[in-house]
Amino acid sequence: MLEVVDLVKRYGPVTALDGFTLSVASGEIVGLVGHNGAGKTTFVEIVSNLLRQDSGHVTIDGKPPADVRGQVGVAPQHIALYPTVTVREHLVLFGRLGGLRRAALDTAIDDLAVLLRLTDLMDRRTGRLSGGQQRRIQAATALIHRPRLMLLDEPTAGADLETRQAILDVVKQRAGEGAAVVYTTHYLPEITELQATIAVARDGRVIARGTYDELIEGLPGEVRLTLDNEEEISVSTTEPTATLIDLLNRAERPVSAVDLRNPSLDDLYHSLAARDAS
Ligand SMILES: Nc1ncnc2c1ncn2[C@@H]1O[C@H](COP(=O)(O)OP(=O)(O)OP(=O)(O)O)[C@@H](O)[C@H]1O
Repeated sequence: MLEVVDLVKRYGPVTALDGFTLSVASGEIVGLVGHNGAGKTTFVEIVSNLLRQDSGHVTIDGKPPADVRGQVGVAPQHIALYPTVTVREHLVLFGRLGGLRRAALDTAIDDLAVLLRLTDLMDRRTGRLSGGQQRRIQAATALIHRPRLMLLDEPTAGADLETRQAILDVVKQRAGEGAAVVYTTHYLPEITELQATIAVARDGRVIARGTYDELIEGLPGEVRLTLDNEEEISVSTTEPTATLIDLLNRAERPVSAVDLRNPSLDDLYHSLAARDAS
């Protein structure tokens, strides 16, 4: 559905994208992850036709981004709403831009207001709303016209648990209906919740692509015991339960706390860096 091949984008001496290649199928959610500055936002801006690449190709259903504007929904990383405009007016505006009219527009607004818990906010100006409420509205503006491709750049940044869950639920629902989704995040639990495949960006290119099982399963997590004298024992392991039992059996003092940490995105980045260094 989305085909991105060998994108290059330079800002003066900075190479933001350096051969960025990624394919996303209809119904697939790709969790796009990577350190700050890896090029994720630049990629999103080019695919959403806000920025032009220096070289490389982007096609959405076989067409360039400029020809499919109504079929793409974008939630930029930074809140981009009109502060003096109400929530309902935003949804009307973005719905119309996406090609919805009359009854179809009204139904889309009502449905999304319920899903993203905006019903009580509809006549409020967005500039007066909380950060989490603005996040939900921003997501709604990206989804209102049921785009075939959704580009969501850290859509839950700064959101509370309820807002995060509402956004994740509607993204999953839309992917279930066949939308292709690129979901930029720094949180591994969001990727597991979305059952997304993973693309890891580094230095302007995708350096690893696969399922959760292929990339994360098998990486070491951490088991940490705190003894009653405050001493800490920490072990990196791929077998957390067996390691925990072993440590508990061997502990020479009473244990006051146990902490099991599953593999994180940082563990993935470290393992990819070690792979490339060897
Ligand atoms: N308008 C710009 N002018 C100059 N350099 C830029 C511009 N936009 C991005 N860059 C640079 O391009 C590189 C990629 O930035 P980008 O914002 O795409 O990364 P990112 O992966 O989205 O990072 P983050 O996780 O922090 O959002 C960085 O080195 C950044 O400083």
